[in-house]
Amino acid sequence: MSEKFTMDADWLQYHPAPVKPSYCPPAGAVDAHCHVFGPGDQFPYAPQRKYTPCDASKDQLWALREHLGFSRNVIVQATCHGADNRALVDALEHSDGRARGVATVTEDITEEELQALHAAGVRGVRFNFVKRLVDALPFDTLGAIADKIKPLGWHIVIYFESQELPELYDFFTSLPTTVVVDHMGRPDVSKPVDGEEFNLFVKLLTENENFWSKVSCPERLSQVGPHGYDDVVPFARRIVETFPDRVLWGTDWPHPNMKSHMPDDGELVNMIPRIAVTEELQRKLLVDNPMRLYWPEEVDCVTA
Ligand SMILES: O=C(O)/C=C(\CC(=O)C(=O)O)C(=O)O
Repeated sequence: MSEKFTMDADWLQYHPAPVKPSYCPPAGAVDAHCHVFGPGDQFPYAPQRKYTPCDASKDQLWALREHLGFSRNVIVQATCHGADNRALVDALEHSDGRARGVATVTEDITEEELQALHAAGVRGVRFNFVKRLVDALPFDTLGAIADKIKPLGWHIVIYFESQELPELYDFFTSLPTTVVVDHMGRPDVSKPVDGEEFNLFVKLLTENENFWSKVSCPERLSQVGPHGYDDVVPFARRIVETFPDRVLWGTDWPHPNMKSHMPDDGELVNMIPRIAVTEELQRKLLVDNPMRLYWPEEVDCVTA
């Protein structure tokens, strides 16, 4: 019999009816950070999870993609599914090639299992250091995983809170692949955008050209709230304008663990022209960069 799951009592469900964005993304735009959850009776949540979400299926994700005017998704394995990537793989295999994935794997994963994930559309692994979400693995174990996935041409997605960056910095820069940072390293946006804390994050990207950043999740970072998330805009703009070829954008649907409010995904899309202020920056952020990382075989090869 399939297991029944009840979402956490304080769980906020994703927005039931986001506005149609007034900002129209360029053709081929990619939502490069989103998740699928379950459905739990089909793809059970992991026993070691730190939260039980509401189900958020691939079909609901595809419907949102169309509503927002996007073409493709990058689905990131969330901790509630642990290293069981079945819900992710199922979504990728039913995406008509319009979704790629970032998985969570353990050190004992075999070459055959990695190849199967690759065939489904996985192109990276996620290392999560956020203490409320996971008991992080030792650096040696993560290093061994990095060495295993590198030959596949995969990258590593890292998720951490800004106050942890000083102690994680040397490990991060030792990673042998492209590294993508979730949500700008979660800056404390009450601190100055050119202050010591965010400057360390900018230094990480400046001195390590293999590092990329997602300029996502204003709803998690903002302290002023949903009427524009104004306090996050200067941080995202600084990253987009300093590293225009190494930034990605995503909705973070279905917005796990939001406690203060649930963002309207349409309004998140409407923020894009405030953080990428020219059409060229928008095209790089939404199309060129994610295509280069996740669908390189579809990027035109221009030879001199
Ligand atoms: O959706 C996100 O990126 C952020 C999350 C959830 C998450 O990453 C996870 O469960 O793996 C968070 O901050 O709670």
